[in-house]
Amino acid sequence: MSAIECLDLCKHFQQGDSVIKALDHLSVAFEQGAFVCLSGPSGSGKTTLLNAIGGLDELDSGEVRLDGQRIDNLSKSELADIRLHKIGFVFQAYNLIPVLTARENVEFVMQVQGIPASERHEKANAILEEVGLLGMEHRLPAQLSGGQQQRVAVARAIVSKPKLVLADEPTANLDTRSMEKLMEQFVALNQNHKVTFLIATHDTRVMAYAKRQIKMVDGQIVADETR
Ligand SMILES: Nc1ncnc2c1ncn2[C@@H]1O[C@H](COP(=O)(O)OP(=O)(O)OP(=O)(O)O)[C@@H](O)[C@H]1O
Repeated sequence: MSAIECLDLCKHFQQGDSVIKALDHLSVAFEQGAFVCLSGPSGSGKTTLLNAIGGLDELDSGEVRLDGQRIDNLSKSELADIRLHKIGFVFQAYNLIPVLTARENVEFVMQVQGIPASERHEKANAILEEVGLLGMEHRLPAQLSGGQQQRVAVARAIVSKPKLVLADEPTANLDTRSMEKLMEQFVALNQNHKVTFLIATHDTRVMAYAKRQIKMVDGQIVADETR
């Protein structure tokens, strides 16, 4: 059994008179501990695929299974529970909460998970130090640069060591050194804790880290290479 199984996924969008096939009968499976980059031209369906796997968007047809459990037909609250406990998101749309400090943003998910305050503080401080934000934990997002905000978002996604991290253009705002640090963290989590990473990216620097590279065009997989 694969950790993630996608079977014959279809997702269409109506745009004016035309129908866009964001996912066109796409099937793919990922093992636990996979480290995958999704590439492909803008509009090829990368984000739509991550959304489907993360239970963020309804499909027209097809099945998504996480650890053998079908998730595409679950209720909103069942999906929220799976997201909370199994998946870390590094998505632009999941941006930081502006009224919370960097540390509070990182602690937010742990708070919802019911982790006690002292443990939350300890874990949040440790992960903020790891992503190079020590001393900035009391700043609000608006007081941080784009790249620093991105690192807070990454810290929040990985602090609870989810089984799966879904990342959509995680290095979009990062200079080379910050990109390398981020990818090294991803690789360490992947190697030491067998966290699965699915990363949609246009960044060839990021693709160099992938163990498996999938290329999408028009909602289909056109290349799938494992190194
Ligand atoms: N909510 C929506 N309404 C209408 N069309 C949509 C919607 N979401 C996605 N699409 C369309 O579906 C197609 C796939 O979009 P998607 O965002 O998955 O592509 P992508 O490969 O992630 O692109 P990018 O690299 O630019 O992020 C695109 O043509 C997009 O315009």
